[in-house]
Amino acid sequence: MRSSFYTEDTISAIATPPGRGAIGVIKISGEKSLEILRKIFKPFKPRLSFESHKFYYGFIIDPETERPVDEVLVVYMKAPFSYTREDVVEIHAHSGYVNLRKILELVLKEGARPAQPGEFTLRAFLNGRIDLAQAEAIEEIISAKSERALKLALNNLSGRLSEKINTLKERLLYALAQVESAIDFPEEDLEIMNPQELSQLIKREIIPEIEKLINSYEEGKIYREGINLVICGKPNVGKSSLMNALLREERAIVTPIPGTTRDFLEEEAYLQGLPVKLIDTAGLRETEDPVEKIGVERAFQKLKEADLVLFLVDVSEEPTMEIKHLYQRIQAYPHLVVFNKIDLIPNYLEEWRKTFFKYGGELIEISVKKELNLDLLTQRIYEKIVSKRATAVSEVMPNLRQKTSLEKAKRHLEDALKELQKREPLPELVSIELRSAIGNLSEIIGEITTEDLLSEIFSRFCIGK
Ligand SMILES: Nc1nc2c(c(=O)[nH]1)N(C=O)[C@@H](CNc1ccc(C(=O)N[C@@H](CCC(=O)O)C(=O)O)cc1)CN2
Ligand SMILES: Nc1nc2c(ncn2[C@@H]2O[C@H](COP(=O)(O)OP(=O)(O)OP(=O)(O)O)[C@@H](O)[C@H]2O)c(=O)[nH]1
Ligand SMILES: [Mg+2]
Repeated sequence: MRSSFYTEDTISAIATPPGRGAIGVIKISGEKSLEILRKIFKPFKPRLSFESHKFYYGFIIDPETERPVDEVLVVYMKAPFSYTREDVVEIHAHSGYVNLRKILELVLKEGARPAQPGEFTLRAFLNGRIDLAQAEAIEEIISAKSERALKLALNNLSGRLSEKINTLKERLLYALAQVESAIDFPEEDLEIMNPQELSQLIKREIIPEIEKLINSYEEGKIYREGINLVICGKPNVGKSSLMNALLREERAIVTPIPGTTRDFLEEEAYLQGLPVKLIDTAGLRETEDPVEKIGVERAFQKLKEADLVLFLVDVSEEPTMEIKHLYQRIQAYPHLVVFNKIDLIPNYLEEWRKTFFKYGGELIEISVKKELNLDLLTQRIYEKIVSKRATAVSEVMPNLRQKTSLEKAKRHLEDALKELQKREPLPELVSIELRSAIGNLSEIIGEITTEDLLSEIFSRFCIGK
């Protein structure tokens, strides 16, 4: 790969997070790693050489003053058998920002330069130890918000996604070779490029595989990023109570006074391992109060961001036209109707049921106060979110960047198909589309990249990764 990224110099960074901890790690990568180590490390048992992948105990010494700085363990990993494929040294020191900073300064003084965010992983990529999809998986492991997201990221790191992409690419390259020989030897045209066969290959085998990957993006996304769950309804129906119950924390103010919540509240929670942003909103009603009015507007605004809306009603009260009208607005969004306060005298329950059965909304009956059916509610939320997205059961899931490339590849293949299905397909046109599709697949694993793209991807990493 051509790149003007400079990998000749030796880089270093503190690899552990700031804050209190037991130990802290300083990473060094590049040709000068061992030379720097020799200058600032005094092994407990004097020695002349360091074996690769072995821990050595000793002291970091300031070479100028010869004073000990810290008691440490160090490890040297000889190129190419290291994270970056370069010579790597790690200093495992006592934690503490001031201490680590001081050791890093010594390392820099001896000839390393500070590493950029993600630069160690960038080198692992540039030196060919991992491909781009695997590099992205490393960042996804660090930011995983759920067990499932972690598992998917580990699958990608192990190269499962890359393998699929490579298989697709190889098949397209085979198809391309046929098409291009038809261009080179036009007199043998149909013998070499059989348009029907090629169409079948693209239509039956390649496009469906690509579609499966595209579809699995959605499921991956909910585990990676979580979903927005908006709780809405008339004032006093128990929205804030439900928010607190789902959070298992008295976060929102709850009172018997309608109009208690004036502005929306957002909190992160996990429902059955699914990362969820819970949003409690102001009770929806016509109001003259200028503050409450803004709160109501914001609540309507939040509905637009919702992956799922919980429309709460208080079934101890009589159904009104106003609520029915309100529900008609909510129906535009993916939602669940939640009957709350079923612990109270059920005078109106039947009437409520009839009303909502007529609208065909999905119903669930709960009591936040008596903790009735709350697990069932969580279950239904989960099913609604996951079953809606999980169109393909797949163990590899592309991220947004990768999905975008897959979509482009699919479009080019569809254009190739259109040409192939003509009476006299032009191999030149088919070839252009196949080449573009192959290019899109190559982008995913980073065989084709731009510096901007790499900078964009690796700047999301933390320093020291
Ligand atoms: N102390 C420490 N822990 C760490 C890391 C690290 O850099 N340092 N890692 C950093 O993210 C992760 C582990 N990832 C790694 C991946 C590859 C290699 C590596 O040295 N690969 C060599 C094989 C080594 C051998 O011969 O045994 C290779 O692929 O050639 C090291 C760490 C998590 N834990
Ligand atoms: N009996 C009974 N009371 C409930 C239940 N859920 C909530 N409440 C009560 O209903 C009242 C209103 O609850 P909130 O959670 O503040 O209602 P809200 O929808 O957030 O109200 P606003 O913020 O004003 O829109 C409080 O007195 C709660 O204790 C329930 O399941 N049963
Ligand atoms: Mg409230």
